[in-house]
Amino acid sequence: MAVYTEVSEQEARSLMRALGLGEMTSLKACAGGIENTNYFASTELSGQTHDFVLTLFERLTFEQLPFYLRLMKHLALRGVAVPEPHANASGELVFEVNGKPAAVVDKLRGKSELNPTEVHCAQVGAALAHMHLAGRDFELAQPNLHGLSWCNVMVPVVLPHLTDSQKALIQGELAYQNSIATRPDYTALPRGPIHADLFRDNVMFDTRNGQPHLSGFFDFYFAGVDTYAFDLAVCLNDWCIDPETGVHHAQRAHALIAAYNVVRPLQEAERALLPAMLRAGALRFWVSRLRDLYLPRPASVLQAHDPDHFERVLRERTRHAMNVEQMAGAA
Ligand SMILES: Nc1ncnc2c1ncn2[C@@H]1O[C@H](COP(=O)(O)OP(=O)(O)O)[C@@H](O)[C@H]1O
Ligand SMILES: N[C@@H](CCOP(=O)(O)O)C(=O)O
Repeated sequence: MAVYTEVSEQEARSLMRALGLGEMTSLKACAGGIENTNYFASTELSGQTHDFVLTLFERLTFEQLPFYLRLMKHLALRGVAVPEPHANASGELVFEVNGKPAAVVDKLRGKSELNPTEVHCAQVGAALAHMHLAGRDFELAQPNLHGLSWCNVMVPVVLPHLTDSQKALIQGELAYQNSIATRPDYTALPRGPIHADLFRDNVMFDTRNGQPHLSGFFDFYFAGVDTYAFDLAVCLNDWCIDPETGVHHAQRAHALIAAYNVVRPLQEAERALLPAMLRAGALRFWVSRLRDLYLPRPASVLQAHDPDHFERVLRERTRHAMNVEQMAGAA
């Protein structure tokens, strides 16, 4: 369970009252997650129960948070299935709890699907495309803080912990991504606010008419302005990969890309650069997992994700540089 900062019932109750969300009836520390402290809080308001998530941000600052929370609000108000953040009487979305910035958002129904089928992947592709379209008129801009510049800073930090073979892979990939970043076709790619971490554990599904139904996606705290193709690649690297081997899953990729394409048709340059973005996504998460493993922060309990997985994904993505058609089977 990732609880870095304890919150008392009294503190949570006062916050819920201040936000006009009713009288708190339960508060539970939330298992899962590695980045922030999360609690589930239920309240009663006008005889009805409401469920919220109280997040204390362990890494992000008061200055950085309005971008994420206002983006979530912006998307929620445009019908994208994301948790809506709640404001106080002054319209603020970020509060102070135990010296940490904090926010309260709606709790999504359902649970995450760790063994997705094509049905789940198609809904994720469509939801991501809806988010990209709905985010186009979002007024704030912040770069992806875990993009290539960050990789350039972090790779030298994790390098001393790697084997010679890993060093060669990570440095070679960084050089490749730096060369891609200077290309005119890359700089012209469509971009806007992206989720940048839309993994299986950040999407909830419930059941409607006996079928899986995406109830929403959350954890926007890696969001930033970057290319839509990178966001798509991050998804494909998680939803359409065998978790044991890192091997690409063509049917699921076809479902995800096809559904994305229906909502927001991919441009030719996005299709052409998707293989490079798949490598960029694998590099980014390999680096962050290496950092979490070798430079951990103090926590009550910490579950670091396995960096070797993304090393395998990166090796697979460099070995088999498929174009979109090959990637998606018969797309
Ligand atoms: N809005 C939400 N609705 C429902 N569950 C949520 C929501 N936000 C977080 N959770 C739950 O909390 C867990 C940890 O959240 P996450 O944002 O992944 O944490 P971290 O940022 O610490 O990695 C998730 O796996 C999920 O079960
Ligand atoms: N999705 C990332 C880790 C980010 O953690 P999250 O719990 O906030 O999604 C990874 O798998 O490395």
